[in-house]
Amino acid sequence: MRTLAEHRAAALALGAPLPTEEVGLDDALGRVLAQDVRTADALPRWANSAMDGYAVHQADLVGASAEHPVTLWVVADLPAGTSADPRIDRGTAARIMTGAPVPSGADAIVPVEHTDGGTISVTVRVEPAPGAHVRGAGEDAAAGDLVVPAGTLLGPAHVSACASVGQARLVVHRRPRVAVVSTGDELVAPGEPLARGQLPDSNSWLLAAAVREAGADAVRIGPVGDDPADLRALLDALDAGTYPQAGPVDAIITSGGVSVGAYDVVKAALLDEPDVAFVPVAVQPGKPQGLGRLVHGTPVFALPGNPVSSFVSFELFVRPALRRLQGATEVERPTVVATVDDAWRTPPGRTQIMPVRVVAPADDLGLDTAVDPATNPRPTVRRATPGGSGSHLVARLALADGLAVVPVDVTAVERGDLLTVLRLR
Ligand SMILES: Nc1nc2c(c(=O)[nH]1)N[C@H]1C(S)=C(S)[C@@H](COP(=O)(O)OP(=O)(O)OC[C@H]3O[C@@H](n4cnc5c(N)ncnc54)[C@H](O)[C@@H]3O)O[C@H]1N2
Ligand code: MOO
Repeated sequence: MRTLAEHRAAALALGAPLPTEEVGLDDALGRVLAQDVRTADALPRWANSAMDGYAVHQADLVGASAEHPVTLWVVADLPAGTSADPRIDRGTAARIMTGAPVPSGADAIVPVEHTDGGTISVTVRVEPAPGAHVRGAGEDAAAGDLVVPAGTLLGPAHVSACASVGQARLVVHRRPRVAVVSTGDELVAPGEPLARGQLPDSNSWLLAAAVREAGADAVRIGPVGDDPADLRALLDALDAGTYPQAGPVDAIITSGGVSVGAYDVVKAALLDEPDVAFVPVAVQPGKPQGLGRLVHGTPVFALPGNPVSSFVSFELFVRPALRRLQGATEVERPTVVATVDDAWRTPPGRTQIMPVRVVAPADDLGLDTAVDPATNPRPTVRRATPGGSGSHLVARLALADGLAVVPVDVTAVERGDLLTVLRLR
């Protein structure tokens, strides 16, 4: 049996970052940056005001107070966006709005609340500290600084950082296109009438959605039947890029037909493929796995058909590989250490992946409460369903918001244990 880590490494090794293309900022969210984005200028580009108020010489206001206010002539009015740099002599001030460049002579801003708000002259009731409310040039970044590195999965703040340095177009990796093929004679389309023994195909929907959530495009095919020759022809066409509904694809995911049954169609179809191996992996669920490349080089992930097994296999083996195809530096889900408020037995010799739900988030303590390192707040989790890790529990899988990892040498999880949880949302 392969260890979980060995199979994860083999799956990850199938994906090299895809070629790049250029996109505008509107299309950048969720893409992976393929260039370093630097700022040509210092940010902010010039010293500017953090407050609506008055730009002053701080020395003019030493000792100013409500009892001893100081009056200055107002010699300019500076809205945000102005290019003016008026001379502010001693004894004078400029009215200034938030974001407007601070005139060269001034060295502090007095917020309007501490004045009479005058426009000819202004009476000031406080002594500002030197530099008060002045945002210095280069406080955010110096000219030439790296703002967003290559390999970053772009979120809203990254897009905004690129916009703020004037980078309107970005070089990103191409979005992977992934074929999802579900197999099994017993499967029918959702909503179709069911004869005894039949069930709706849910895995192709599960996996296509998971592919899309992972930042790739999915082409959902199936369900296809248990004839190995038919499936082989389909996979060959996908690999050659000639399957009409799909065109060229960067990876293929199949579900079902990989264990030791008499009709295990994926295994039968790919048995003579030199670069595809069917191996048991020491993980529960998700033990039977097929993995490799077809003759034209397309990576294929042959996942077990049990719905929870398919989902767990996608998370453990496929998602990181798709992230790598996208060029991401960080390919893993975020994890958190959680306290277990539950107890269950686990199979010896296999890492168990248990769908869990958070029953008490760590931030129940309150976002406005200081973290006490002594109590070390952690989320609390239970099994998503008392049925636990049963790999057929397709409806209850939807209750899970995390996958807890029970190490290979553990045979029972007890209340109060700490487990690493892959966070699904
Ligand atoms: N004798 C043994 N039997 C099994 C073993 C074993 O080691 N020895 N392993 C078990 C494990 S573990 C798993 S996991 C499954 C994997 O089997 P397959 O990948 O061959 O999956 P199927 O037999 O095709 O299907 C299993 C199960 O899942 C349902 N299914 C399949 N596809 C879908 C779909 N698209 N949507 C919804 N449900 C689906 C299918 O109807 C079966 O109930 O093998 C065990 N057996
Ligand atoms: O490994 Mo199977 O995936 O236990 O259900």
